[in-house]
Amino acid sequence: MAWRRFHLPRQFRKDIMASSDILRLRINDLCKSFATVDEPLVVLNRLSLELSGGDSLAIVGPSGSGKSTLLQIIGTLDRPDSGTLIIDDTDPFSLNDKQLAKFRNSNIGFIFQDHHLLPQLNVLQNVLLPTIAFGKGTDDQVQRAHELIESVGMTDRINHLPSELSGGQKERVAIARSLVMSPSVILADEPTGNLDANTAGEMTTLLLDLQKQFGAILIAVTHSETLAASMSQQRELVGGALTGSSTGSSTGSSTTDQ
Ligand SMILES: Nc1ncnc2c1ncn2[C@@H]1O[C@H](COP(=O)(O)OP(=O)(O)OP(=O)(O)O)[C@@H](O)[C@H]1O
Repeated sequence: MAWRRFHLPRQFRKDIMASSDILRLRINDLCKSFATVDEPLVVLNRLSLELSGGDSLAIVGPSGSGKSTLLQIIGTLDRPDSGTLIIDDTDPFSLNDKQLAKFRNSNIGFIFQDHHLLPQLNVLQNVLLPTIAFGKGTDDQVQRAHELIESVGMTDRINHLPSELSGGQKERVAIARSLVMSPSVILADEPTGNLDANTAGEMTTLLLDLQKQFGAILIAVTHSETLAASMSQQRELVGGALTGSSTGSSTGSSTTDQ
């Protein structure tokens, strides 16, 4: 299915350009352990990382190394035992639960391997979901949802339910939904894991193209070497920290692991 290059409406472009000047994600000395019947299982051990708007980072590593745990913490869905996470000058873990939920909704877009589309909602309603989480979506947001759906090539399926879509089409909807709030950070957990090689390649191109236009930070956990190679940086999570150096970053951001 063809998709059209998405051009942001003027008012969104202005907002994003203004905010991308200061967009930063900083993680310092993050630690996370889980209790077990024996001693605590240390999953993240003084992990540090710094990214800027426009960066895309692939996190790879063996099964059980803590990739999803790290993504959950960056997504503010779980809390670290110690260490700091700063997104756009905000420490989300200093917020109360209601403020944190609003912060997450406004600043972080999620893409999951199994898409997490609500089965009873059509394509447009699924894309609009983040806009109605804390009230009624604005006209601008509805317009934006239509633009995004067009950009991912799903306008002719706008009234279809997820059960009527292929895996690749569901992925397109999930990408559109992740961007509808103009997030600072897009988090993707195995975004191409359930797709065939051709569709995975198309989705990777689409996601990276939109992420760059938005000036957002993209962090993807993946076992796919192809997806990892497409990102501006690749880091491996081993022994609770990110190893390896940044490669090919065009934005000059740095990583600062211990
Ligand atoms: N809520 C939890 N309670 C206890 N242990 C947990 C919990 N969540 C994760 N773990 C453990 O933490 C470790 C890291 O898990 P995580 O899911 O982050 O790894 P991963 O690198 O994403 O693995 P995979 O590539 O297989 O998805 C694993 O040993 C896992 O069993």
